[in-house]
Amino acid sequence: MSMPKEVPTVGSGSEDVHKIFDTVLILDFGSQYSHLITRRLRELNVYAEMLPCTQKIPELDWLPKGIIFSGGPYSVYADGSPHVDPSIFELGIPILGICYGLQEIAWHNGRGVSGGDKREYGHADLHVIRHENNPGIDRLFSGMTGQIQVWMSHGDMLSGLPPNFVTIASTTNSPFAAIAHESKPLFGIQFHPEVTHSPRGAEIIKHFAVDICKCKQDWTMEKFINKEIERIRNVVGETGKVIGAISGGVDSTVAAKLMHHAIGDRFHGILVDNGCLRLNEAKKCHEMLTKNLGVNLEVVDASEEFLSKLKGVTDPEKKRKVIGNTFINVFERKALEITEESGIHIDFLLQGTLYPDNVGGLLKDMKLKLIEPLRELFKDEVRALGTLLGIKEELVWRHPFPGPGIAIRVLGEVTAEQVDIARRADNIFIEEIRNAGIYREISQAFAALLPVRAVGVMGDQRTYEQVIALRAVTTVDFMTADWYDFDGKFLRKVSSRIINEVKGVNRVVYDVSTKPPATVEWE
Ligand SMILES: Nc1ncnc2c1ncn2[C@@H]1O[C@H](COP(=O)(O)OP(=O)(O)OP(=O)(O)O)[C@@H](O)[C@H]1O
Ligand SMILES: O=c1[nH]c(=O)c2[nH+]cn([C@@H]3O[C@H](COP(=O)(O)O)[C@@H](O)[C@H]3O)c2[nH]1
Ligand SMILES: NC(=O)CC[C@H](N)C(=O)O
Ligand SMILES: [Mg+2]
Repeated sequence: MSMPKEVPTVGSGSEDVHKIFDTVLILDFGSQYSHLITRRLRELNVYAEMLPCTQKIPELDWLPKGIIFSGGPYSVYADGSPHVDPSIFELGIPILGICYGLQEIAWHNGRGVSGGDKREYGHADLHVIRHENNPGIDRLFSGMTGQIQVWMSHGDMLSGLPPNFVTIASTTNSPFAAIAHESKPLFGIQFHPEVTHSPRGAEIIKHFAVDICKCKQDWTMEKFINKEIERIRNVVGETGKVIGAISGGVDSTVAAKLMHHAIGDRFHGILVDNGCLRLNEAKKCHEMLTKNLGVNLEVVDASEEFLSKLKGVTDPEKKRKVIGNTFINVFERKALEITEESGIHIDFLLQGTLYPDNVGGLLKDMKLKLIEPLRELFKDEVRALGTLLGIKEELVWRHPFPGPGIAIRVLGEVTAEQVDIARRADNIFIEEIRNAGIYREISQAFAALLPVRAVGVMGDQRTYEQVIALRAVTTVDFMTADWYDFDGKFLRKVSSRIINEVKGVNRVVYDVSTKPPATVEWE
C-alpha cells in the first residue's frame, strides 16, 4: 500500500494546481492497479492525484471534484483492515468505489460484506441493469445495454444491497456487481474499469469523472510543464540551489531539462559513475547533456567506492541496498562540498522518479529534500514531455537502464572484471540492434553474465569460460513483457561477435521467457 513517504518530498500537487485543474482524488487501498486509475483519468485530460485511503478530506487545503476508492488486498470485515474517514460520505462529493472500494462503501452504509463461495479472477460478463423510472441513477453505464465484458479480481462480495442503494449491474457470481445510491452521488463497482482487460472501462471512468463529477477535461502536458516550472521556482526560491541525480536515462534527463528551464545554472546535475554503468556511459552522457541540453553536469567517479562495498555481496536485494545507500552518501558528500565551496546551502535533490517507481525505505536517513517533478507521470508521458521540451529523439527513446546497473546483470559477486565482460557483451548487442534498425521496436535489451562456466573449444584449445545471456523484451508498461523474436541471422551475428571479441565468454544464450513468470532483469 502507498504509505506516506518517510522523506520530505515536494512532488507535484502543491495547492495552486487545484486552483487550475478540477481534481479527482484517488484514495489508495493498496491495489496493484491504483496508479492505473490516475493514468486513465489523465488520458481523459482530467487531473488526478492519489493519497493514502486514510486521508481526511477536511485536512486538505483543496476540495476534490470527485473521489475514487481503489481496490485493495484486504477484506473490509477483517480486524485491522484500512477504512476511510466516515465523514467522507457527508461531503456531497461524488464517490466511486472499485472492488474493495465498493465493499468499503457497502460496509460504511450499513451492509455486510462476506467471503464469497466462488472467487472471480479474470473475465466476467456484466449484465447492465437499466432503470427507466429512475433516470440518471445508472449513468455510470450510459449508452451501455445488455452484457459488457469486465475484468474481476475478488473473493469477497456484498451479501446484500445497502439501504437506499439500487443494483445497476450484476454478474452470475456477484448479484451486486455495481450499485448506486438513490439520491446521493455514490457508486460502487466490483470489477476493475482501470485495466485494459475491461474494454469499456475507460468509458465508465469518463462517465464518473466528466458526467457525474463535472470535471473539466483541460489537463495537458503543456500546462503540466508551466505549472511544474512555476512550482519549482516557488519551492526553490530566487537564490536556492538544487543538485540533481542524473543518470543519462530518460527520466532524469527530462527532469534535468525541466529543472534547467526553471532555475538555469542554479541547477547542478551529478552523474555518479558507480562502476556498473554501460560502456563509456559517463563520458557519453556528459557530452549529450552538456552539449545538447545545456545542463550543468558533473561526473563523480565513485566506482571504487561502490565496487569495494559490493565485495562479497551476491544477494540481488542486498546489492540494491548497498548501491542505494552508497548513492545517498555520494550525494550528501557532494552537497556539502558545494556548500563549502560556494557558501550556498543546498536543500534539494532532484530525482527522476516516475509514478510507478518504488523508491521505498532507502532514503530514510537523507537530509536533502527530494524534488521529483515527474512523480505523477508514466514513462510514455515522460517521453511526450521530453519531446515537448525539445530533447532529441535519441535521448527520449533510450531503453530504460536500472539504477544498480550492471551490478544486477552480473549474477553473483560483482567485480570490476565481471562488469567489464558484461558491459562489452552488452555494447555489442545494443550496437547490432541499432545497426539492424530495430532499437525502437524493442522496449529494453541487455546482456547478463551468468556465474557458471561451460566447456568450449577455441583454436583447438579446450576452454572453460562464462556464459552471456541476451535479453530483449517488448512491453507497454513493464508489468508484463514478451521476449523479442529476432531472426536467426541476427542472433548468429551477435553471438559470433561476443564470443570472438569478449574475452572470458565462450557461449551465448538467448532468454525466451515472458514476464510473468520471469522478470525483465535476471536479478
Ligand atoms: N548513475 C546515476 N547517477 C546519478 N543518479 C542516478 C544514477 N542512476 C540512477 N540515478 C537516479 O535514480 C533515478 C531512478 O533511476 P531510473 O533508472 O529509474 O531512471 P532514469 O535512469 O532517469 O531513466 P531510465 O528509466 O530511462 O533509465 C534516476 O532518475 C536518477 O535520478
Ligand atoms: O531503477 C531501477 N532499479 C532497480 O533496482 C530495478 N530493478 C528492475 N528495474 C527495471 O524495472 C523494469 C522491470 O524490471 P523487472 O521485470 O526485472 O522487475 C525494467 O525496466 C528493469 O530494468 C529497476 N530499475
Ligand atoms: N481487488 C480487490 O479490491 C479485492 C478486494 C477484496 N480483498 C476481495 O477479495 O474481494
Ligand atoms: Mg536509469
